[in-house]
Amino acid sequence: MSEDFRQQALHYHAYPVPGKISVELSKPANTVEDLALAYSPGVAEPVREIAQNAENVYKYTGKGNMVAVITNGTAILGLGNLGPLASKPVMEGKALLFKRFAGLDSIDIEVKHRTIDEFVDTVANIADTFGGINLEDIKAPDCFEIEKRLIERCQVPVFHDDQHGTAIVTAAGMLNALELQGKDIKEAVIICLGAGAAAVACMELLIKCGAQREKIYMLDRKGVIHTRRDDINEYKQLFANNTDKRTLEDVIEGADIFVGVSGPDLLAPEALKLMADKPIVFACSNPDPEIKPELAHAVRNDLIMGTGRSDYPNQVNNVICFPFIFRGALDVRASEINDEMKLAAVNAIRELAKEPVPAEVIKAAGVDKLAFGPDYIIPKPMDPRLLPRVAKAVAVAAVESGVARIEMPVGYMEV
Ligand SMILES: NC(=O)C1=CN([C@@H]2O[C@H](COP(=O)(O)OP(=O)(O)OC[C@H]3O[C@@H](n4cnc5c(N)ncnc54)[C@H](OP(=O)(O)O)[C@@H]3O)[C@@H](O)[C@H]2O)C=CC1
Ligand SMILES: CC(=O)C(=O)O
Ligand SMILES: [Mg+2]
Repeated sequence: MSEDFRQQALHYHAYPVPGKISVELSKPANTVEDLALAYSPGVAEPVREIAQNAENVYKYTGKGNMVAVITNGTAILGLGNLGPLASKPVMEGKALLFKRFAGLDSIDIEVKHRTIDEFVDTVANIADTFGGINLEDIKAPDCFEIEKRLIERCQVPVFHDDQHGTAIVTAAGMLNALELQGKDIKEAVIICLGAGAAAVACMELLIKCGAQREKIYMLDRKGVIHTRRDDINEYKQLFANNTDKRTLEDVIEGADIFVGVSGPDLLAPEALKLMADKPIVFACSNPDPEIKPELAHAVRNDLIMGTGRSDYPNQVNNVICFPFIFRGALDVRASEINDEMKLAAVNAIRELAKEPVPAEVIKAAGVDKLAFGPDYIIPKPMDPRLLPRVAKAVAVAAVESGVARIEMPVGYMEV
């Protein structure tokens, strides 16, 4: 990152007021009459209504349009465990994206805790205040247990974005990239560098989309995860491969797909050269990918490449999912975000990339053209069609799979 860009980023966050989000009022509060309605005595009336019937909270408060972005700061992007406070700009960023792309109000909550129990108790005890809980940047393997326990305890949808948001976008982009490269997901040899939150969820969802578990090679800091290792947790165990291969260079030879959800600059151009013809590389680590696109394209001209960043083609980033999946889930008051809803999001995102792109999106992307192909396998986050398409597909899937608590609103997301 250049010094100039660093200064720009710091300036953006500091001015004209510190931070990226603020609270705004949705009702008038100017006159004595306004205040009598908003506060005492008028506020007592909705209080009584909600005390009589909890569902009235959706009628009289902002709960139904409010998502909490909650973290402990243990896996901030690819920067590692820098603690709750340092994670605040990222969490405010997620709140900004919820509002900008899906009109959802969102607040960031950074939790200091000693044990998993303490974190789970903290979140479970405040969950009813919100329409949904977006867990963010919590390291593996803690994230798996935390999410499972919160889903059991909370009445509102709980969704770990780094697992499922990333997996949904990766699957959507991957299915399109495979189609363009003329490859079948069932035959594809997949290398996954990283064995944490994003890695495990991405590979599980690719398997649901047709990938073969035994053709996946997952690696952590110690190398290939294989059946003779005795230092792997139960989640890595699911990907233990019965192989003598031990290093990235060993497994990448002849591979069709590389998914990087690990850290910066971990895929050397020499290793990329070893991949099969027409490879697909998703170097998703943020802010710095496993390999820079310019380095990758310098050694392969038959490649489809994605990164997590906004400033390269093919942004494989959970921003293309989380605002829209929560919009759909909240609008039918889904009790959870289940596999049917996740797969509906994959298909909606995937199919949108094949349609002609509106001029306003091309302009906002700062390019001359965008058309389904190697440099456009996935929609741009600012594509206004993502909201109606993904939210509707998700809401329909929630209703059809029986987790919606209200009927589909009449004319929902019709544009
Ligand atoms: N583009 C996107 O939308 C998203 C991208 N990401 C990116 O994915 C990365 C991981 O995030 P997340 O899964 O949440 O974090 P976790 O902490 O849960 O997992 C990190 C994983 O990366 C592995 N890893 C770290 N360094 C290396 C290395 N040098 N070689 C091999 N493996 C390594 C760790 O190995 P070990 O288990 O041995 O510690 C661990 O398995 C981050 O860079 C993040 O920015 C995450 C979510 C969304
Ligand atoms: C994009 C994101 O959520 C991450 O890199 O952690
Ligand atoms: Mg994240």
